Amino acid sequence: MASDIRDPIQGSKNYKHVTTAPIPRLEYKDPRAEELIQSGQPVIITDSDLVGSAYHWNLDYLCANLGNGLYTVYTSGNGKFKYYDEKKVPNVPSFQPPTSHTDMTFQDFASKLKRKDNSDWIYLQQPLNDTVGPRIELDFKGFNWDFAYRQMKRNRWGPLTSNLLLVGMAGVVTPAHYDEQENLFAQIQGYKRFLLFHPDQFECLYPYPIFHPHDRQSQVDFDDPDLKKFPQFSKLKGYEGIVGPKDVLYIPMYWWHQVESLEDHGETISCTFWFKAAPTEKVVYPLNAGQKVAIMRNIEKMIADTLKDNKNMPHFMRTMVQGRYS
Ligand SMILES: O=C(O)C(=O)[C@H]1CC[C@@H](C(=O)O)C1
Ligand SMILES: [Zn+2]
Repeated sequence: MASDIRDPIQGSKNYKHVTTAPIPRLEYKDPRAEELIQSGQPVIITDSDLVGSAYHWNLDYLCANLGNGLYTVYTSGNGKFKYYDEKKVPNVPSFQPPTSHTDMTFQDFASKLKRKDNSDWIYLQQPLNDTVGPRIELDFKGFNWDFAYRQMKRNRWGPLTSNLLLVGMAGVVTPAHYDEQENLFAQIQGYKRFLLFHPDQFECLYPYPIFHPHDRQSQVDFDDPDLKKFPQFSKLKGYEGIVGPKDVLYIPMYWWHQVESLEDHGETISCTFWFKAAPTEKVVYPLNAGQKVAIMRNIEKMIADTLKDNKNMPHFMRTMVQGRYS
């Protein structure tokens, strides 16, 4: 059988210290795919028609049909696009944003993308909204919403919050982080390598403090990990898979993920379906790893709000556990 880039045997960029197993890949028609979603496990669903009405999207088509709305385009000097929350920047006066962003028409973005003299890396990330042209609107309406809403209902997720359109240069990287929403990640063009880590790998990934602009992002640079500062990183275990056109990856809430657009396969086009968390009715013990992350976040938030000055957090947190819970 002709080998496909997405076969695990294609190998992947080996990060020293990071052990991965393949993310399960199951046919859209295979009932086990939805069973994995139901059990909160990541799965790559192949040959999906979730965004089947968008499989003809490419740069030229989007240029011709996205209309003249403005799109947020991020720029990075090193190809890494670590998300930061602008509302939290005042909490850390020394914070240096790793990327800049500007709004431009899709046409301007596409011509920047096509210009080979790009010294910068650029990444368009914009929720699809009502400024799109009529053909895109038709394509959007043609998504398999039955499948999306069936997952939402069956897994008791909260409402769909956004569909983020992602158009990235080959080689862009979204460093490891977790989100507080359920995500059906649909790949339309190009290939992306995903590294996924269970929420119980929290202690190996050292997220920034909750008041930091990089809240939810790992402090560890996978390309050059500081094992003195982050020793547990060397024990990191996770999953790896490559998504290509017609694949849909389910990223469960609180699962860490790092995303790389493969270098030699041109620009990538993706669309996410983010759903709010399921409402917690009755807490069932033992708590799962995601619930423990939620509890840690709530406690950290409460302490930060109570102490007011974030400079007091390190000493307070160390005092609370030092020599008592080691
Ligand atoms: O869908 C998510 O949860 C994300 O983190 C997206 C933000 C950038 C996207 C990428 O493919 O690089 C992934
Ligand atoms: Zn994410």
